[in-house]
Amino acid sequence: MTANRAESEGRSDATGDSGVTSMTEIASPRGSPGVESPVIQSRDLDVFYGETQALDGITMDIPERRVTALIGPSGCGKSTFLRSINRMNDLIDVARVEGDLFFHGKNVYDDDVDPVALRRKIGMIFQQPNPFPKSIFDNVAYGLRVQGKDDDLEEQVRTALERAALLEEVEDQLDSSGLDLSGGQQQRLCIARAIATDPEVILMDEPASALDPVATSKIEDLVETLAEEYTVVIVTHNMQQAARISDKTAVFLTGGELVEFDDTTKIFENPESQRVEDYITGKFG
Ligand SMILES: Nc1ncnc2c1ncn2[C@@H]1O[C@H](COP(=O)(O)OP(=O)(O)OP(=O)(O)O)[C@@H](O)[C@H]1O
Repeated sequence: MTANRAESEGRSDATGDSGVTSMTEIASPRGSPGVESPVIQSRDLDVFYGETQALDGITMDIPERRVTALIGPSGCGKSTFLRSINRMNDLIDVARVEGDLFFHGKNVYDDDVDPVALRRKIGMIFQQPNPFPKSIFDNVAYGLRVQGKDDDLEEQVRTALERAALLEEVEDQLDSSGLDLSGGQQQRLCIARAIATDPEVILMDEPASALDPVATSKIEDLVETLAEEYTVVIVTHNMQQAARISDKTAVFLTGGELVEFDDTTKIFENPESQRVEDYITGKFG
């Protein structure tokens, strides 16, 4: 279905090296109203783990340079959807994807897409900060060195640390281990590492859930700033956090269904769906 649909929609699959760099439009009538510059578009996306269906027919457009929050009760498929965007589910043996997931109009599940190159464009931040057991400098420089982008390395590392709102706190200790930083600093170091290689999209899977309130607040401020340059998609269990920092909110409910996707203010103030209202007001979940 995937390739045929792409052809029938008349999309160009011309791409750069990574296979994910073309900018074409999906001529689908069923996108998300109100999303004018979608970077990521899922169409009827199903994900299975063996016999278990984790996502059921997800169709959604994710806007460029905005924060999109994914919320919903435990087990409803938020992380699965996030991982399907940069093909992290490929690393799970039993995971199987059906339907389409487009990045700039190119289906990321096409055979000619290199998942490693895709993940350079679509970086990921996890719940637990996971710096390498290396210096702060080497953590941020790692991806740049791997890609051979090591001209002006020091400048690039400092810029990434600054964008991740960490430079001021660590500029005198760039040779110290990243593991010696606090949890919140480690998470910002991971964000610096992710943005050093200049991705377009940053996926965040509950990035503040292991942090104290002060560190959480710094991450929240940072997420809003990052959206000036990057497209951010964030999974959070914390509805207040979603309401504070996101522009769009997608509500997933049990069964891996996307029940409502809209402007965050609309979702929290006047949702269309009774089930969403019940979830938002704490009647379940
Ligand atoms: N690696 C896996 N193998 C098998 N089943 C999995 C795997 N990962 C997730 N699942 C199942 O897929 C469904 C969706 O899980 P997922 O982690 O995406 O939900 P979630 O909404 O992110 O949950 P939480 O909020 O608890 O993190 C659940 O039923 C879960 O048990």
